[in-house]
Amino acid sequence: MRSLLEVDGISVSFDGFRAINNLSFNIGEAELRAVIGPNGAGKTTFMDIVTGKTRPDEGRVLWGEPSKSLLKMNEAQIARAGVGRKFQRPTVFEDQTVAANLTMALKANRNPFAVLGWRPSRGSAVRVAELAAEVGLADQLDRKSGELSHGQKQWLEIGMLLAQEPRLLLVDEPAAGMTLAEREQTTTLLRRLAETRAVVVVEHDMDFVRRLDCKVTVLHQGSVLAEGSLDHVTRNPDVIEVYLGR
Ligand SMILES: Nc1ncnc2c1ncn2[C@@H]1O[C@H](COP(=O)(O)OP(=O)(O)OP(=O)(O)O)[C@@H](O)[C@H]1O
Repeated sequence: MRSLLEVDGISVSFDGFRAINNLSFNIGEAELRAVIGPNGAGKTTFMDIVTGKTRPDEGRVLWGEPSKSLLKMNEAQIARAGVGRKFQRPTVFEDQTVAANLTMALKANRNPFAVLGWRPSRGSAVRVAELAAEVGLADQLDRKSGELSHGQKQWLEIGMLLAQEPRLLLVDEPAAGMTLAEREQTTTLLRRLAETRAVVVVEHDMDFVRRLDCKVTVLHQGSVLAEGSLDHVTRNPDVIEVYLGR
């Protein structure tokens, strides 16, 4: 499988503390990957590096084919290149409808000059309906986002990210605060999204990770401790000691 993102030997220190330590990570163009690890393992810092928020002291971060260095781009350029990030807390406009939130996300996808003259068109209404359907909100288009359940807000935000047509989606702890039914729908959604793009899910909830049914990367002290199927990594004595056995 061709790699979409190739992270090679990155390290970063904060005040002399090595938060990321010679970390390497590859993901293919249509692949779902779970990233797990104890608190402070470097999961957030890893995503910060991929999105350009934090610069590594060493290493390479290569993107696409022919590959380009993400380290030469700023956060906005990386987002435009196709890296979308979903933070743990949903950040939707609560007093706007689901349709209005998705329409705004489509608008944000235009370049600054196109936005000047941009008006919602029939084409954009069709796209908004498609995005809503993709994240299971087809029957919620006219509802105020503030009235949605926590899980539905998370799906709406994923829909807003999809408006930007990302090739890689980074999703931070989606299961937190969701009901069991919402979690099940979210694993189905993430698995479907990963059929046509790369999706990295950082998650602590092991039942959720099991349902994702994908390759798992275990981080510890800023490095990859183990990688493989969930069964493979959960049998690894080092993983049991630093993460599961506590
Ligand atoms: N800006 C910063 N300045 C100083 N230390 C930092 C900074 N960012 C992260 N760290 C440290 O780097 C380490 C890795 O943090 P990070 O947030 O990436 O871990 P994590 O795996 O995401 O943890 P959690 O599961 O708790 O979210 C931690 O020890 C953290 O305190």
